Amino acid sequence: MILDQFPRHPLTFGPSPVHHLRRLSDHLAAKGGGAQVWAKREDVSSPLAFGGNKIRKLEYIVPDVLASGADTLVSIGGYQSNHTRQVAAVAAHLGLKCRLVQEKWVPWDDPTNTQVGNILLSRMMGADSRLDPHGFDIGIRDSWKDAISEVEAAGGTPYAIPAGASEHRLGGLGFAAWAFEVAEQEKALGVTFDTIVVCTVTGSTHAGMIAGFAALEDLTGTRRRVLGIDASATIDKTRDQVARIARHTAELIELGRDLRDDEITVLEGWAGDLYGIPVESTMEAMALGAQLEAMITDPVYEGKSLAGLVDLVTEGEIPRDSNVLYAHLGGQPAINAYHSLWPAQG
Ligand SMILES: Cc1ncc(COP(=O)(O)O)c(CNC2(C(=O)O)CC2)c1O
Repeated sequence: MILDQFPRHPLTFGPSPVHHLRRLSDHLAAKGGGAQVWAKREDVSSPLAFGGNKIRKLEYIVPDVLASGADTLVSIGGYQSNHTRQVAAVAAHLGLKCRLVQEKWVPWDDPTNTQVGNILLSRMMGADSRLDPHGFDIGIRDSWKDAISEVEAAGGTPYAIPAGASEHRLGGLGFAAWAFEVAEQEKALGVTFDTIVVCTVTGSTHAGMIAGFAALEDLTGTRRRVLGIDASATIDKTRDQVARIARHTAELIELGRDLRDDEITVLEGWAGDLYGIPVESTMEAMALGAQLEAMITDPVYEGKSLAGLVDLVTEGEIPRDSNVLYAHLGGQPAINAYHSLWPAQG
């Protein structure tokens, strides 16, 4: 397989687990649904600091880091970025230094927002995490470029990892490989997933899946829908970024054809008005996952993608005879900064 030509530095325990969400499936069936819902859990697949989707991407970036001779990983995210925490974890794993730019991507004025959760973990792992007042944007940021220059000026050798590791030439490979992992797990489980639901923000998780499942379709004839649920609330920019990264990744894995428009689907309706701020559907979905399956999702990312899955299933956009695979990409550490959403009773 073409992907085997790309070196991978293992950072997980092995394939991320897949399990049936029976109680959630039954609950949604009673609400007009019928599809069987399963989850594939990137949040419990790595020994590195609570894992998540970026670990999967970094498996294909680390060989390039090591070949470059860099001594410092430099990346960027919001105050409660799961991505920067995972970069800090990989730096610790590799014995490298880590410089993180943490921008004010979310107008969430709880003072714990810069004290707990992901940013706390990054500090514990020795990252040089610097707060920056700039707001949210999934694109390339001057604050990140400045950090790279500062590391160089101080005599370091930086390795630049953009937000979410998405605008990195190898950023889509991890989830292209994820698609092939799913196909293997289907054989063992005796189930075929016709629909995958995934949270989309900087885009290379979703984009990699698009490329990987397109290659699988050409190899096996099995067509699967990958539905990205936007959580950026900047849908046009995210759609463009997903399409660009998907096409680039398809070229890398030598798909040999253009992606069809219907293979690139980013849905809006659950992001709310602002990235990082939960809405009613987010709160309801987090409650369903937690109370029916003890599956914890977060108010920034997975709560929004799970909300999308709930509506798509109960409204029949995902047919009753479907088997749906929910990609759980992590995100739980940030919940601590959102503790006020669950006030103590009484
Ligand atoms: C838990 C979780 N779920 C989904 C996503 C979206 O993934 P993509 O950025 O690859 O689209 C993130 C990303 N998080 C970013 C971060 O800085 O943490 C890159 C935005 C995520 O952390």
